[in-house]
Amino acid sequence: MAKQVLKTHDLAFASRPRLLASEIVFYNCTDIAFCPYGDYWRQMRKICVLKVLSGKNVRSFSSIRQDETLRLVEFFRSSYTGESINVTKRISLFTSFIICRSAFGTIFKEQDEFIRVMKSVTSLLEGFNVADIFPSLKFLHVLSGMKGKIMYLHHKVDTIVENVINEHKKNLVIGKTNGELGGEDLIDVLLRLMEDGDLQFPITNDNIKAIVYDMFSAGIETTSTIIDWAMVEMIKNSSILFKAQAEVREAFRGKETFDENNIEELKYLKLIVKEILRLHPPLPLMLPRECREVVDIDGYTIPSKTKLIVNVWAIGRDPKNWDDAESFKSERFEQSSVDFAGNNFEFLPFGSGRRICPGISFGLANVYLPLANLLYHFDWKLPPGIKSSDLDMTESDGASCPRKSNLHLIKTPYQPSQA
Ligand code: HEM
Repeated sequence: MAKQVLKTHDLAFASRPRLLASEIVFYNCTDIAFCPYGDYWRQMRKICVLKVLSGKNVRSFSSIRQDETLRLVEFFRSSYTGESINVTKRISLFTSFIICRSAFGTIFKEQDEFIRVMKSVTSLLEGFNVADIFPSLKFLHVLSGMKGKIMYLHHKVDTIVENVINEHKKNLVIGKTNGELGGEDLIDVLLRLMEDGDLQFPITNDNIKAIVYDMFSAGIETTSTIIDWAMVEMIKNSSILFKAQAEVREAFRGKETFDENNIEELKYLKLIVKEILRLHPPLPLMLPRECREVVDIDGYTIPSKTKLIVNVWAIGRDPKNWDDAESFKSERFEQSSVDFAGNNFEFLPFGSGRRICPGISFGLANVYLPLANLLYHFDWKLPPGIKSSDLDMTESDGASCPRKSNLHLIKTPYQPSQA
Protein backbone atom coordinates (compact mmCIF):
# COMPACT_ATOMS: atom_id res chain seq x y z
CA MET A 1 0.00 0.00 0.00
CA ALA A 2 2.79 2.43 0.98
CA LYS A 3 4.52 1.65 -2.31
CA GLN A 4 1.36 2.37 -4.27
CA VAL A 5 0.84 5.67 -2.49
CA LEU A 6 4.44 6.88 -2.45
CA LYS A 7 5.71 5.45 -5.74
CA THR A 8 3.02 4.33 -8.15
CA HIS A 9 0.78 7.32 -7.33
CA ASP A 10 3.51 9.63 -5.97
CA LEU A 11 2.29 12.66 -7.92
CA ALA A 12 -1.33 12.17 -6.88
CA PHE A 13 -0.33 12.01 -3.19
CA ALA A 14 2.34 14.71 -3.32
CA SER A 15 0.30 17.33 -1.49
CA ARG A 16 -0.18 18.09 2.19
CA PRO A 17 -3.46 18.84 3.91
CA ARG A 18 -3.92 22.37 5.19
CA LEU A 19 -3.98 22.19 8.98
CA LEU A 20 -4.99 25.16 11.07
CA ALA A 21 -1.58 25.18 12.79
CA SER A 22 0.34 25.06 9.52
CA GLU A 23 -1.78 27.85 8.01
CA ILE A 24 -1.10 30.18 10.92
CA VAL A 25 2.44 29.25 11.86
CA PHE A 26 3.80 28.86 8.32
CA TYR A 27 2.24 32.02 6.90
CA ASN A 28 -0.50 30.31 4.93
CA CYS A 29 1.63 27.19 4.36
CA THR A 30 4.40 29.00 2.48
CA ASP A 31 7.10 26.81 3.98
CA ILE A 32 8.17 23.52 2.35
CA ALA A 33 6.96 20.76 4.68
CA PHE A 34 3.32 21.88 4.92
CA CYS A 35 3.00 23.62 1.58
CA PRO A 36 0.42 22.12 -0.81
CA TYR A 37 1.88 20.68 -4.02
CA GLY A 38 2.38 23.26 -6.79
CA ASP A 39 4.84 25.66 -8.45
CA TYR A 40 5.59 27.58 -5.25
CA TRP A 41 6.42 24.36 -3.34
CA ARG A 42 8.61 23.19 -6.28
CA GLN A 43 10.57 26.44 -6.22
CA MET A 44 11.09 26.42 -2.46
CA ARG A 45 11.96 22.72 -2.33
CA LYS A 46 14.56 23.25 -5.07
CA ILE A 47 16.08 26.12 -3.09
CA CYS A 48 16.09 23.97 0.01
CA VAL A 49 17.77 21.00 -1.70
CA LEU A 50 20.29 22.97 -3.78
CA LYS A 51 21.09 26.00 -1.65
CA VAL A 52 20.10 25.39 1.95
CA LEU A 53 20.65 21.71 2.73
CA SER A 54 23.09 20.93 -0.08
CA GLY A 55 26.08 18.66 0.56
CA LYS A 56 28.28 21.78 0.41
CA ASN A 57 26.28 23.51 3.16
CA VAL A 58 26.14 20.37 5.30
CA ARG A 59 29.94 20.27 5.06
CA SER A 60 30.29 23.98 5.74
CA PHE A 61 28.32 23.55 8.97
CA SER A 62 30.84 20.91 10.00
CA SER A 63 32.76 23.35 12.21
CA ILE A 64 29.57 24.21 14.10
CA ARG A 65 28.94 20.49 14.57
CA GLN A 66 32.50 19.92 15.75
CA ASP A 67 32.32 22.86 18.12
CA GLU A 68 28.99 21.82 19.65
CA THR A 69 30.19 18.22 19.96
CA LEU A 70 33.23 19.49 21.82
CA ARG A 71 30.96 21.40 24.20
CA LEU A 72 28.86 18.27 24.65
CA VAL A 73 31.90 16.21 25.56
CA GLU A 74 33.18 18.98 27.86
CA PHE A 75 29.83 19.07 29.62
CA PHE A 76 29.99 15.37 30.47
CA ARG A 77 33.68 15.51 31.24
CA SER A 78 33.22 18.37 33.71
CA SER A 79 30.40 16.67 35.56
CA TYR A 80 31.38 14.78 38.67
CA THR A 81 32.20 11.09 37.99
CA GLY A 82 29.66 8.98 39.82
CA GLU A 83 26.94 11.59 39.41
CA SER A 84 23.81 10.57 37.52
CA ILE A 85 23.46 12.91 34.52
CA ASN A 86 20.37 13.64 32.46
CA VAL A 87 21.73 12.63 29.05
CA THR A 88 18.43 13.24 27.23
CA LYS A 89 18.29 16.86 28.29
CA ARG A 90 21.85 17.64 27.21
CA ILE A 91 21.37 15.92 23.84
CA SER A 92 18.25 17.95 23.22
CA LEU A 93 20.23 21.14 23.91
CA PHE A 94 22.96 19.94 21.56
CA THR A 95 20.63 19.59 18.55
CA SER A 96 18.90 22.91 19.34
CA PHE A 97 22.26 24.71 19.38
CA ILE A 98 23.32 23.14 16.08
CA ILE A 99 20.15 24.18 14.27
CA CYS A 100 20.19 27.65 15.84
CA ARG A 101 23.76 28.32 14.87
CA SER A 102 23.28 26.93 11.35
CA ALA A 103 20.12 28.99 10.78
CA PHE A 104 20.87 32.18 12.67
CA GLY A 105 24.65 32.16 12.72
CA THR A 106 24.75 32.41 16.47
CA ILE A 107 23.09 31.46 19.71
CA PHE A 108 20.94 34.51 20.38
CA LYS A 109 19.49 35.72 23.63
CA GLU A 110 15.89 34.67 23.03
CA GLN A 111 16.97 31.25 21.82
CA ASP A 112 15.64 29.24 24.78
CA GLU A 113 12.26 30.92 24.55
CA PHE A 114 12.21 30.44 20.78
CA ILE A 115 12.99 26.72 21.01
CA ARG A 116 10.44 26.20 23.77
CA VAL A 117 7.71 27.86 21.71
CA MET A 118 8.74 25.99 18.54
CA LYS A 119 8.39 22.69 20.44
CA SER A 120 4.83 23.63 21.41
CA VAL A 121 4.15 24.58 17.81
CA THR A 122 5.51 21.26 16.51
CA SER A 123 3.16 19.32 18.75
CA LEU A 124 0.25 21.07 17.04
CA LEU A 125 1.33 19.98 13.58
CA GLU A 126 0.50 16.29 13.73
CA GLY A 127 -2.79 16.63 11.95
CA PHE A 128 -4.87 14.85 14.56
CA ASN A 129 -6.93 17.79 15.59
CA VAL A 130 -10.57 16.74 15.16
CA ALA A 131 -11.45 19.96 13.38
CA ASP A 132 -8.57 19.42 10.93
CA ILE A 133 -9.77 15.90 10.12
CA PHE A 134 -13.40 16.91 9.66
CA PRO A 135 -13.35 20.29 7.90
CA SER A 136 -17.08 20.77 8.47
CA LEU A 137 -16.24 21.07 12.19
CA LYS A 138 -13.85 23.99 11.65
CA PHE A 139 -15.78 26.05 14.18
CA LEU A 140 -14.29 23.72 16.84
CA HIS A 141 -10.94 25.43 16.33
CA VAL A 142 -12.44 28.54 17.83
CA LEU A 143 -14.60 26.84 20.46
CA SER A 144 -11.73 24.68 21.74
CA GLY A 145 -9.46 27.71 22.09
CA MET A 146 -7.01 26.05 19.67
CA LYS A 147 -6.94 28.96 17.26
CA GLY A 148 -6.18 31.47 20.01
CA LYS A 149 -3.40 29.26 21.36
CA ILE A 150 -1.74 28.88 17.96
CA MET A 151 -2.04 32.61 17.19
CA TYR A 152 -0.43 33.41 20.53
CA LEU A 153 2.53 31.04 19.91
CA HIS A 154 2.90 32.26 16.35
CA HIS A 155 3.05 35.88 17.39
CA LYS A 156 5.84 35.07 19.84
CA VAL A 157 8.12 33.33 17.32
CA ASP A 158 7.28 35.82 14.59
CA THR A 159 8.57 38.76 16.60
CA ILE A 160 11.78 36.97 17.53
CA VAL A 161 12.68 35.84 14.00
CA GLU A 162 11.61 39.10 12.32
CA ASN A 163 14.17 40.87 14.52
CA VAL A 164 16.84 38.33 13.61
CA ILE A 165 16.16 38.79 9.87
CA ASN A 166 16.29 42.59 10.14
CA GLU A 167 19.56 42.36 12.02
CA HIS A 168 20.95 40.15 9.24
CA LYS A 169 19.81 42.63 6.60
CA LYS A 170 21.59 45.48 8.39
CA ASN A 171 24.79 43.47 8.60
CA LEU A 172 24.66 42.51 4.93
CA VAL A 173 24.31 46.19 3.94
CA ILE A 174 27.64 46.89 5.61
CA GLY A 175 29.14 43.83 3.90
CA LYS A 176 29.19 41.55 6.93
CA THR A 177 28.00 37.95 6.68
CA ASN A 178 26.36 36.58 9.77
CA GLY A 179 27.69 33.02 9.93
CA GLU A 180 29.73 33.10 13.12
CA LEU A 181 32.52 31.16 11.47
CA GLY A 182 32.89 33.63 8.66
CA GLY A 183 30.52 31.97 6.20
CA GLU A 184 26.85 32.40 5.48
CA ASP A 185 24.11 31.08 7.71
CA LEU A 186 20.76 29.89 6.34
CA ILE A 187 19.15 33.32 6.65
CA ASP A 188 22.05 34.89 4.69
CA VAL A 189 21.53 32.33 1.92
CA LEU A 190 17.81 33.09 1.72
CA LEU A 191 18.36 36.89 1.86
CA ARG A 192 20.82 36.61 -1.01
CA LEU A 193 18.19 34.77 -3.07
CA MET A 194 15.65 37.44 -2.11
CA GLU A 195 18.00 40.13 -3.45
CA ASP A 196 18.79 38.22 -6.67
CA GLY A 197 15.17 38.76 -7.64
CA ASP A 198 15.04 36.32 -10.58
CA LEU A 199 12.69 33.85 -8.93
CA GLN A 200 9.21 33.02 -10.23
CA PHE A 201 7.88 33.67 -6.70
CA PRO A 202 9.93 36.42 -5.06
CA ILE A 203 10.91 35.56 -1.50
CA THR A 204 9.52 37.68 1.34
CA ASN A 205 10.46 37.94 5.02
CA ASP A 206 7.49 35.73 5.85
CA ASN A 207 8.70 33.02 3.45
CA ILE A 208 12.13 33.10 5.09
CA LYS A 209 10.52 32.76 8.52
CA ALA A 210 8.38 29.86 7.30
CA ILE A 211 11.47 28.00 6.08
CA VAL A 212 13.39 28.71 9.25
CA TYR A 213 10.49 27.23 11.25
CA ASP A 214 10.62 24.14 9.02
CA MET A 215 14.28 23.65 9.93
CA PHE A 216 13.48 23.94 13.61
CA SER A 217 10.34 21.84 13.67
CA ALA A 218 11.81 19.17 11.35
CA GLY A 219 15.41 19.19 12.51
CA ILE A 220 15.70 19.43 16.29
CA GLU A 221 13.54 16.80 17.93
CA THR A 222 13.93 14.26 15.13
CA THR A 223 17.71 14.34 15.53
CA SER A 224 17.85 14.33 19.33
CA THR A 225 15.30 11.49 19.45
CA ILE A 226 17.58 9.29 17.32
CA ILE A 227 20.64 9.98 19.49
CA ASP A 228 18.68 9.41 22.69
CA TRP A 229 17.11 6.12 21.55
CA ALA A 230 20.53 4.95 20.32
CA MET A 231 22.02 5.55 23.76
CA VAL A 232 19.08 3.79 25.42
CA GLU A 233 19.21 0.73 23.15
CA MET A 234 22.98 0.43 23.60
CA ILE A 235 22.71 0.65 27.38
CA LYS A 236 20.04 -2.06 27.24
CA ASN A 237 22.20 -4.27 25.00
CA SER A 238 25.70 -3.95 26.44
CA SER A 239 27.31 -6.21 23.81
CA ILE A 240 26.18 -3.72 21.15
CA LEU A 241 27.52 -0.82 23.21
CA PHE A 242 30.93 -2.49 23.61
CA LYS A 243 31.15 -3.40 19.93
CA ALA A 244 30.28 0.15 18.86
CA GLN A 245 32.76 1.56 21.35
CA ALA A 246 35.51 -0.77 20.14
CA GLU A 247 34.89 0.31 16.55
CA VAL A 248 35.06 4.03 17.36
CA ARG A 249 38.10 3.70 19.60
CA GLU A 250 39.94 1.75 16.94
CA ALA A 251 39.02 4.22 14.18
CA PHE A 252 40.15 7.24 16.20
CA ARG A 253 43.09 5.72 17.97
CA GLY A 254 45.80 8.34 18.39
CA LYS A 255 43.86 11.07 16.59
CA GLU A 256 43.52 14.53 18.14
CA THR A 257 40.16 15.33 16.64
CA PHE A 258 37.45 13.40 14.83
CA ASP A 259 37.51 14.29 11.19
CA GLU A 260 34.02 13.85 9.78
CA ASN A 261 35.49 11.87 6.88
CA ASN A 262 36.55 9.22 9.40
CA ILE A 263 32.94 8.88 10.50
CA GLU A 264 32.40 7.13 7.16
CA GLU A 265 34.50 4.25 8.50
CA LEU A 266 32.08 3.59 11.36
CA LYS A 267 30.11 0.86 9.68
CA TYR A 268 28.75 -0.66 12.88
CA LEU A 269 27.57 2.68 14.28
CA LYS A 270 25.68 3.22 11.06
CA LEU A 271 23.97 -0.15 11.41
CA ILE A 272 22.87 0.88 14.91
CA VAL A 273 21.40 4.13 13.63
CA LYS A 274 19.55 2.24 10.89
CA GLU A 275 18.05 -0.11 13.46
CA ILE A 276 17.02 2.89 15.59
CA LEU A 277 15.30 4.38 12.54
CA ARG A 278 13.42 1.10 12.05
CA LEU A 279 12.27 0.65 15.66
CA HIS A 280 11.99 4.30 16.66
CA PRO A 281 11.38 6.40 13.54
CA PRO A 282 11.31 10.03 14.73
CA LEU A 283 8.31 10.79 12.51
CA PRO A 284 6.37 7.54 13.04
CA LEU A 285 3.45 8.73 10.92
CA MET A 286 5.61 10.60 8.38
CA LEU A 287 3.96 13.91 7.59
CA PRO A 288 0.35 13.77 6.41
CA ARG A 289 -0.25 13.65 2.66
CA GLU A 290 -3.30 14.74 0.71
CA CYS A 291 -4.60 13.14 -2.46
CA ARG A 292 -4.89 15.56 -5.42
CA GLU A 293 -7.17 13.43 -7.61
CA VAL A 294 -9.35 10.31 -7.46
CA VAL A 295 -7.10 7.24 -7.25
CA ASP A 296 -7.84 3.50 -7.06
CA ILE A 297 -5.75 1.57 -4.57
CA ASP A 298 -6.27 -2.12 -3.89
CA GLY A 299 -9.86 -1.93 -5.07
CA TYR A 300 -10.67 1.16 -2.98
CA THR A 301 -11.56 4.44 -4.60
CA ILE A 302 -9.71 7.20 -2.78
CA PRO A 303 -11.52 10.51 -3.34
CA SER A 304 -9.64 13.69 -4.11
CA LYS A 305 -8.65 15.66 -0.96
CA THR A 306 -8.44 12.49 1.16
CA LYS A 307 -5.89 12.90 3.96
CA LEU A 308 -3.46 10.03 4.17
CA ILE A 309 -1.11 8.96 6.91
CA VAL A 310 1.55 6.27 6.38
CA ASN A 311 2.31 4.39 9.58
CA VAL A 312 6.06 4.02 9.23
CA TRP A 313 6.37 2.79 12.81
CA ALA A 314 4.02 -0.16 12.22
CA ILE A 315 5.62 -1.02 8.85
CA GLY A 316 9.04 -1.10 10.55
CA ARG A 317 7.78 -3.58 13.15
CA ASP A 318 5.69 -5.76 10.87
CA PRO A 319 6.74 -9.42 11.29
CA LYS A 320 5.86 -9.95 7.63
CA ASN A 321 8.78 -7.67 6.75
CA TRP A 322 11.20 -8.27 9.60
CA ASP A 323 12.55 -11.30 11.35
CA ASP A 324 12.14 -11.01 15.15
CA ALA A 325 10.70 -7.59 14.43
CA GLU A 326 10.45 -6.25 17.99
CA SER A 327 14.08 -7.01 18.88
CA PHE A 328 16.93 -4.55 18.47
CA LYS A 329 19.32 -6.32 16.10
CA SER A 330 21.58 -3.92 14.24
CA GLU A 331 23.27 -6.85 12.44
CA ARG A 332 20.10 -7.43 10.46
CA PHE A 333 21.24 -4.65 8.09
CA GLU A 334 24.76 -6.05 7.70
CA GLN A 335 24.15 -8.23 4.67
CA SER A 336 21.11 -6.34 3.50
CA SER A 337 20.74 -3.72 0.80
CA VAL A 338 17.68 -2.21 2.51
CA ASP A 339 18.27 1.51 2.88
CA PHE A 340 16.34 4.60 3.99
CA ALA A 341 16.55 6.41 0.65
CA GLY A 342 12.84 5.84 0.01
CA ASN A 343 13.05 2.83 -2.31
CA ASN A 344 12.44 0.11 0.28
CA PHE A 345 8.86 0.41 1.37
CA GLU A 346 9.32 -1.70 4.50
CA PHE A 347 11.69 0.97 5.84
CA LEU A 348 10.56 4.59 5.41
CA PRO A 349 11.95 6.72 8.25
CA PHE A 350 12.51 9.67 5.88
CA GLY A 351 9.44 9.09 3.72
CA SER A 352 9.66 8.57 -0.02
CA GLY A 353 8.97 10.10 -3.41
CA ARG A 354 8.71 13.79 -4.23
CA ARG A 355 8.21 14.81 -0.60
CA ILE A 356 11.01 12.70 0.87
CA CYS A 357 12.92 14.47 3.63
CA PRO A 358 15.51 16.86 2.15
CA GLY A 359 17.42 16.95 5.46
CA ILE A 360 18.73 13.36 5.52
CA SER A 361 22.44 14.20 5.19
CA PHE A 362 22.28 17.16 7.55
CA GLY A 363 20.23 15.21 10.10
CA LEU A 364 22.47 12.14 10.05
CA ALA A 365 25.68 14.17 10.20
CA ASN A 366 24.27 15.67 13.42
CA VAL A 367 23.63 12.15 14.74
CA TYR A 368 26.85 10.30 13.88
CA LEU A 369 29.37 12.83 15.20
CA PRO A 370 27.99 13.24 18.75
CA LEU A 371 27.28 9.51 19.07
CA ALA A 372 30.82 8.63 17.99
CA ASN A 373 32.21 11.13 20.49
CA LEU A 374 30.05 9.96 23.38
CA LEU A 375 31.13 6.39 22.67
CA TYR A 376 34.78 7.26 22.32
CA HIS A 377 35.25 9.53 25.32
CA PHE A 378 33.20 7.76 27.98
CA ASP A 379 32.18 4.43 29.40
CA TRP A 380 28.53 4.52 30.41
CA LYS A 381 26.46 2.75 33.01
CA LEU A 382 23.08 3.08 34.68
CA PRO A 383 22.82 4.67 38.14
CA PRO A 384 23.11 2.25 41.09
CA GLY A 385 20.05 0.10 41.68
CA ILE A 386 18.75 0.42 38.12
CA LYS A 387 19.01 -2.61 35.85
CA SER A 388 18.83 -2.34 32.08
CA SER A 389 15.65 -4.42 32.22
CA ASP A 390 14.12 -1.64 34.37
CA LEU A 391 14.44 0.89 31.55
CA ASP A 392 11.00 2.01 30.53
CA MET A 393 10.83 1.91 26.73
CA THR A 394 7.44 3.60 26.52
CA GLU A 395 7.21 6.31 23.90
CA SER A 396 5.54 9.56 24.74
CA ASP A 397 2.86 10.89 22.44
CA GLY A 398 3.90 13.81 20.31
CA ALA A 399 5.13 14.19 16.79
CA SER A 400 8.53 12.54 17.14
CA CYS A 401 7.72 9.79 19.70
CA PRO A 402 10.62 10.46 22.03
CA ARG A 403 11.06 8.13 24.97
CA LYS A 404 8.70 9.02 27.78
CA SER A 405 11.40 9.03 30.47
CA ASN A 406 14.68 10.86 30.32
CA LEU A 407 17.84 8.78 30.23
CA HIS A 408 20.10 9.21 33.26
CA LEU A 409 23.57 7.71 33.10
CA ILE A 410 26.88 7.69 34.91
CA LYS A 411 29.97 8.28 32.85
CA THR A 412 33.58 7.28 33.33
CA PRO A 413 36.07 9.15 31.12
CA TYR A 414 38.03 6.90 28.78
CA GLN A 415 41.83 7.09 29.12
CA PRO A 416 43.25 5.98 25.75
CA SER A 417 46.77 5.60 27.11
CA GLN A 418 45.62 2.82 29.42
CA ALA A 419 43.96 0.92 26.56
C1 HEM B 1 17.33 13.16 11.17
C2 HEM B 1 16.09 12.91 11.35
C3 HEM B 1 14.97 13.24 10.40
C4 HEM B 1 13.95 12.39 10.09
C5 HEM B 1 13.77 10.96 10.58
C6 HEM B 1 13.09 13.09 9.16
C7 HEM B 1 11.94 12.55 8.60
C8 HEM B 1 11.13 13.20 7.70
C9 HEM B 1 9.93 12.64 7.13
C10 HEM B 1 9.37 11.25 7.43
C11 HEM B 1 9.40 13.57 6.31
C12 HEM B 1 8.14 13.42 5.47
C13 HEM B 1 8.49 12.79 4.13
C14 HEM B 1 7.33 12.41 3.27
O1 HEM B 1 6.23 12.96 3.38
O2 HEM B 1 7.55 11.51 2.43
C15 HEM B 1 10.27 14.73 6.35
C16 HEM B 1 10.07 15.87 5.63
C17 HEM B 1 10.86 16.99 5.72
N1 HEM B 1 12.03 17.13 6.47
FE1 HEM B 1 12.88 15.70 7.59
N2 HEM B 1 13.61 14.34 8.93
C18 HEM B 1 14.76 14.48 9.67
C19 HEM B 1 15.60 15.58 9.71
C20 HEM B 1 15.39 16.75 9.02
C21 HEM B 1 16.24 17.90 9.08
C22 HEM B 1 17.54 17.98 9.89
C23 HEM B 1 15.68 18.85 8.28
C24 HEM B 1 16.17 20.24 7.98
C25 HEM B 1 16.90 20.96 8.78
C26 HEM B 1 14.48 18.29 7.71
C27 HEM B 1 13.63 18.96 6.85
C28 HEM B 1 12.49 18.41 6.29
C29 HEM B 1 11.60 19.14 5.39
C30 HEM B 1 11.77 20.58 4.93
C31 HEM B 1 10.58 18.24 5.03
C32 HEM B 1 9.43 18.50 4.09
C33 HEM B 1 9.73 18.05 2.67
C34 HEM B 1 8.58 18.31 1.71
O3 HEM B 1 7.42 18.31 2.13
O4 HEM B 1 8.86 18.52 0.53
N3 HEM B 1 14.33 17.02 8.17
N4 HEM B 1 11.31 14.47 7.21
